[in-house]
Amino acid sequence: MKKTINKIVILGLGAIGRKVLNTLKQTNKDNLQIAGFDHPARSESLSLELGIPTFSNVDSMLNWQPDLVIECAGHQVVAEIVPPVLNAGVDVVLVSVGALSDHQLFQKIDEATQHSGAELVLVSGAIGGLDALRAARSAGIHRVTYTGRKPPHAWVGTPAETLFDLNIISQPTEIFSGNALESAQQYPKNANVTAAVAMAGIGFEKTSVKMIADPTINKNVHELTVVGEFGEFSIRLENNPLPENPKTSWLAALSIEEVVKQRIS
Ligand SMILES: NC(=O)C1=CN([C@@H]2O[C@H](COP(=O)(O)OP(=O)(O)OC[C@H]3O[C@@H](n4cnc5c(N)ncnc54)[C@H](OP(=O)(O)O)[C@@H]3O)[C@@H](O)[C@H]2O)C=CC1
Ligand SMILES: O=C([O-])CC(=O)C(=O)O
Repeated sequence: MKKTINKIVILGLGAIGRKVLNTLKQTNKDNLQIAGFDHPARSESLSLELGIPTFSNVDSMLNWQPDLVIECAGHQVVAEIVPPVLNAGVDVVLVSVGALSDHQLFQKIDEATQHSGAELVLVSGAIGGLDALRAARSAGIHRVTYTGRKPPHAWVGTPAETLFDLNIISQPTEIFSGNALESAQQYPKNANVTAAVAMAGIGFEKTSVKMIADPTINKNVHELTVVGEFGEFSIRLENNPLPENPKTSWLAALSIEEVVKQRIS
């Protein structure tokens, strides 16, 4: 039976969180109440700025009795806040899916959903083609390769910064080559898509990943090639980044909005 959703908390009021908040405010659903969650130091000012109640502590958030929590805050929040939310029986929509590359956390979250019956919904985020990848799986998949390209400034604050001078890169430069386990863990703000691909396909270790700092583009480009018994497919997305965060594609926010709109309609 479909659950009634009247109260939603958005975890993380950054680029994605604000975008999702604005869209949800414009839905015409009666009685919809939205609250936010961010760091204690700015929770109050965010409440005034955005015109919503905000929390910075899990117990007060759960006392508000949300029907749905939308995570758009990052891996640390998935590790620390999502398990108690699920344990309390509250459904979670998760965009920082790369956090699930941590096997212990994956198990903890799995146990929480089984214990409470709460649902964890993983969104497709900035990538597409996951339905085809999942469908192809049962016939056998030979190879999954992902290549991600972003402009150099989108790699600021990542390990790429210690390997290259991102300010002077003048041609497309490979900053990472490895598997999806390594990419998801080393690039928690840029490689959640590789975890989504891994979980829909042949797993973290077998999914090949390349990431490129590309000064010739102003979009976040994701290319996925899958070869298997079914045949093969390639998909390429050229995503516009969100103005507030060049690392993040607008499509990631849209994928959350689509899932949430379906659940509240
Ligand atoms: N699946 C996908 O395709 C994609 C997934 N993502 C995921 O979504 C996340 C959010 O993206 P985006 O909105 O662009 O990122 P932003 O950095 O713009 O926003 C994240 C917000 O969450 C806050 N936050 C972080 N940790 C905590 C915490 N422990 N408690 C309270 N608030 C916290 C941040 O504050 P502060 O920065 O000050 O810590 C910030 O306000 C990314 O980190 C990434 O994991 C992003 C893009 C695509
Ligand atoms: O938004 C994107 O293009 C991809 C991204 O940051 C991620 O997967 O973490």
